[in-house]
Amino acid sequence: MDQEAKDLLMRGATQLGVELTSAQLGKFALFAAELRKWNHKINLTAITTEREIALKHFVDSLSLCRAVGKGGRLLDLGSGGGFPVIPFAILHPKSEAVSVDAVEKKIIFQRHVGRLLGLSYFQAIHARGEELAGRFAGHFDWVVSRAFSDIPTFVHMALPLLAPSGTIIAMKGQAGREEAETSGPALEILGVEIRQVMEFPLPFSGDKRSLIVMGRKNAS
Ligand SMILES: C[S@@+](CC[C@H](N)C(=O)[O-])C[C@H]1O[C@@H](n2cnc3c(N)ncnc32)[C@H](O)[C@@H]1O
Repeated sequence: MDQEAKDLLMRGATQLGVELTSAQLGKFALFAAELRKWNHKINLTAITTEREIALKHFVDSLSLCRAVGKGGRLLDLGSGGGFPVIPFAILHPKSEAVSVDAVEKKIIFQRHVGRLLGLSYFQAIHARGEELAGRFAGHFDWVVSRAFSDIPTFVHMALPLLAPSGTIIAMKGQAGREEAETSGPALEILGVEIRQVMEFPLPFSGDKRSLIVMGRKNAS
């Protein structure tokens, strides 16, 4: 990453309440370099400039920390090129971070990045989210997704994998609150409640983002 992209990432993270160490910044720079290199061969992302990667992938992913302050066992469903799970793993290197995607080449890329960055508690699994319940039933403190599916589909997939008092977070854009409201009846059937809708502008771009924070009704 060039200096401008590094500065944007540092300052963007600070605006989200995250102070990155120089070691963490170095890991983000390595991740960006591999993302750009691999993107020439396999289609991982349409976001390709260093500036865009810093803002639209890294800072955007770090906005998850507004809800997930302290780490814990985290699952990212439909993680693609590793978002938001790899930024989370860089920030919380001692937290178990599991990444799942149905497309194998994306998982091979993520495993490569995990090894390169020394993320010992990170694992990337090639599977469909629906197939994980046997292996990880009730396991995760946090099940998250970004740009994955509609809220009820995501929650339906996340529930069997969630610890009894765990939290589900859908990372959404401007229309997040409206989608959360229209999902109410479907969530009711699943026994899930919306605990909070966090809305905020992304640093620099001002683009609207929202975190839909949910959990089991009987757990709160
Ligand atoms: C639009 S991409 C978003 C990737 C990443 N979360 C991001 O924000 O950059 C959605 C990803 O979900 C994956 N996916 C779709 N359905 C899935 C399923 N049932 N189980 C696992 N992965 C799935 C796709 O392969 C794709 O990589």
